[in-house]
Amino acid sequence: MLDDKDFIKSCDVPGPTKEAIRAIILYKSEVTSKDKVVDCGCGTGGITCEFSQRAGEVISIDTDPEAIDVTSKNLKKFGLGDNVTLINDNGSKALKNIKDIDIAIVGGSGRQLENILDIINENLNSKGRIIITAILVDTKVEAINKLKDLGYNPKIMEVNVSNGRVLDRGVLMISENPIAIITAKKR
Ligand SMILES: C[S@@+](CC[C@H](N)C(=O)[O-])C[C@H]1O[C@@H](n2cnc3c(N)ncnc32)[C@H](O)[C@@H]1O
Repeated sequence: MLDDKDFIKSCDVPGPTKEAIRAIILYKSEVTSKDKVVDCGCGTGGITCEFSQRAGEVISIDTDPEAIDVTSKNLKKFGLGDNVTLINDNGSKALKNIKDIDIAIVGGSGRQLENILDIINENLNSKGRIIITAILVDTKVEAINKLKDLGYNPKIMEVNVSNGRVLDRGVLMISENPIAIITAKKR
């Protein structure tokens, strides 16, 4: 796993998704070296960099050109990126052209989650997996309801991680923001 502190960050681009969350996403995705992965809302590239090391192909999309730039810089910093295509566009547009997807990760959707999930559902192959990360309660509910409407059996895991900082007089636990990881498989 890559270390959170090693990522290049930007005050205008959210991320990276924290290491413990990336680890759960990787585990849940059941990624193999043959998989085609899309990362919709790649932000700083936290998810993109991890999947670049493990998947066959990664296509990363973000509406924000600065996010694409930071993701590109992080891939370069970690010596990755040969199998990554970066697209500066809205996921609702770019995803239409990406067929036969094995793993679709949605880390940002900008109020277009339902539309994006419709397109992913259309282009996901028969063994495909969908993973959505959500901080807002509303996004969690929207994701679950939409996946149910599309015929999936979604699972949701709310993750609360605290990391210890070792001080002279003891260990201080510092909590990260809770985040939901919503997963679904084609069936
Ligand atoms: C929370 S960040 C993702 C963090 C990322 N997983 C990481 O590890 O750095 C969400 C990103 O989604 C992008 N975004 C929001 N709506 C989008 C959409 N409709 N299509 C593509 N990207 C979108 C935002 O610009 C932002 O960079």
